[in-house]
Amino acid sequence: MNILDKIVADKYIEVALKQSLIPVKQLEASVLFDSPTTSLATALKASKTGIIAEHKRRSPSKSIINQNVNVWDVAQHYADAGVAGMSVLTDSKYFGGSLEDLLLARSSTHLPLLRKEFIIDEYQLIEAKAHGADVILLIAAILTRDKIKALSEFAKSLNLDVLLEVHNKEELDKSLMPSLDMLGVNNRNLKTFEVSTAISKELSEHIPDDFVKVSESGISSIEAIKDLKQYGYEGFLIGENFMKTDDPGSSATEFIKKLAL
Ligand SMILES: O=C(O)c1ccccc1NCC(=O)[C@H](O)[C@H](O)COP(=O)(O)O
Repeated sequence: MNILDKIVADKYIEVALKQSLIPVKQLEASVLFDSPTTSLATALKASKTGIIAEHKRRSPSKSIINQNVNVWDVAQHYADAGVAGMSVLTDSKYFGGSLEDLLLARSSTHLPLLRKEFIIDEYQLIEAKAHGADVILLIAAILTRDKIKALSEFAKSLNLDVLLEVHNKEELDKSLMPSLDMLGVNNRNLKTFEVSTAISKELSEHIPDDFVKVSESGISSIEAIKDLKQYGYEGFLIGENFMKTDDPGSSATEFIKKLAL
């Protein structure tokens, strides 16, 4: 079993348990559930930098990245830095995140917030909305086309933006549909952890123009972003490069200053 298979197998157990403990009605009673959302796709199109900065404590590929920062501060400082959106990892077992992190980020900033999760069930979309998300991630490698359709259409009915993530042409071909807002190419192979922006470049010509293109993972230089922009990318998801420092917000500020030069 590769790491992605393990994460997903655990996720099925976790979601079933949560469904038995926290009914949908309770989630729908949250004030945030009926609150308006902000589109990340629109923010990216208007943004000069296109940076989506991530809150990521640890990961299967890098182990501990940063256990010392406070998500509320990180969200404030990312917003001050001028990022277009923020991604919050909510998986606890493999990434040390939680839905509380999402809630804290929501209470700290008006930035569009992406719930970075391994979504396998509509229940997680209701959770996302109830905890302040504006955007959800769907990973093509772990979903069938029918499931992508059902989940993305349900997300749209909740006014959530949808970022669909692929890592190869096959995943892209099976996933294209009108209920997606953004097409993300993950530069990290989630099964082997190999990272290369070459895959973003390779797949760019196959992504129709109706979708905002996002390049995800392994981005740590201004040059990489300038290069990816030539291939039509308008969004750049960056986690470790900011989170590995003592002050992720300041790192994002410095990065964005250089990008603007
Ligand atoms: O980051 C991992 O090790 C990982 C392993 C298995 C599944 C997902 C994983 N990461 C999720 C992400 O896609 C990244 O957190 C995100 O794109 C930011 O990547 P980076 O800038 O390289 O931290």
